[in-house]
Amino acid sequence: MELMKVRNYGELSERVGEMVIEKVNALEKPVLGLATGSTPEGLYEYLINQYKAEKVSFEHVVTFNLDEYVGLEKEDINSYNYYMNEKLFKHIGIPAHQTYLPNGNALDLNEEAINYEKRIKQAGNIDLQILGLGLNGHIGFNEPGTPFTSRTHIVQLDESTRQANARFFISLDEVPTQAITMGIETIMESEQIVLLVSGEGKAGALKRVVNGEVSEEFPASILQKHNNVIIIADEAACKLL
Ligand SMILES: O=P(O)(O)OC[C@H]1O[C@](O)(CO)[C@@H](O)[C@@H]1O
Repeated sequence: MELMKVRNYGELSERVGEMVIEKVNALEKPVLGLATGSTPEGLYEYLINQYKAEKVSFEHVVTFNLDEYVGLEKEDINSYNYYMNEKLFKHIGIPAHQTYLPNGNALDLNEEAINYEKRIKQAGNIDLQILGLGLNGHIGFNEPGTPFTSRTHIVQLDESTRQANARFFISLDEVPTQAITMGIETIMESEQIVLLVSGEGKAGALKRVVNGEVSEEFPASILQKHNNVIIIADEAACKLL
């Protein structure tokens, strides 16, 4: 695991942005794994600016998002579908049929999970997976206790995760109780993983990722076992290292 310490959030976004563009420019059909949440927003802004400056084309890029809430319409402003369209896809000329998110409104969610796995395999697996870090160590929506052998599946969201995400909703009651997420094994099959960690609030979680015991009780600790992981973290997040 490599730790790249940067000064602040702006620098974090730029560093990961450069890595994404390098990957996109190097491969014929790059497959990116994308994340939502606050942390990757700066990365997406950076990519939009580079696209506008004609430094990169997303014409041949395929993307797979980590997760989606269960029960929200695609157009719901809190769905990850909406987030990705607004914050990235509609600005970068990527063909819509090359951007995948799990369908949290599928009639048969278990079948959707199996199909999502198939689509990733058909695309040739993920070349570069972007991850954020939950305060409880979740990656994607894989909450503490999720087996390391999990594939894409339906999860019951932790109360702490619902509370952390309530800031985007009118009230806590509106936050869905379930989500569909890539599994930990699915994530670990990515060729390369970049974990983004910003802010003092994540310092304790980052310490456990880097120095803690590898345990299903702290899902992100599994990254210690991957042979191509880069953590990009700002000074505030590195405070306890
Ligand atoms: O970047 P944030 O907003 O701190 O979120 C961290 C993680 O939590 C989630 O938002 C889910 O709760 C993930 O999508 C994200 O990776």
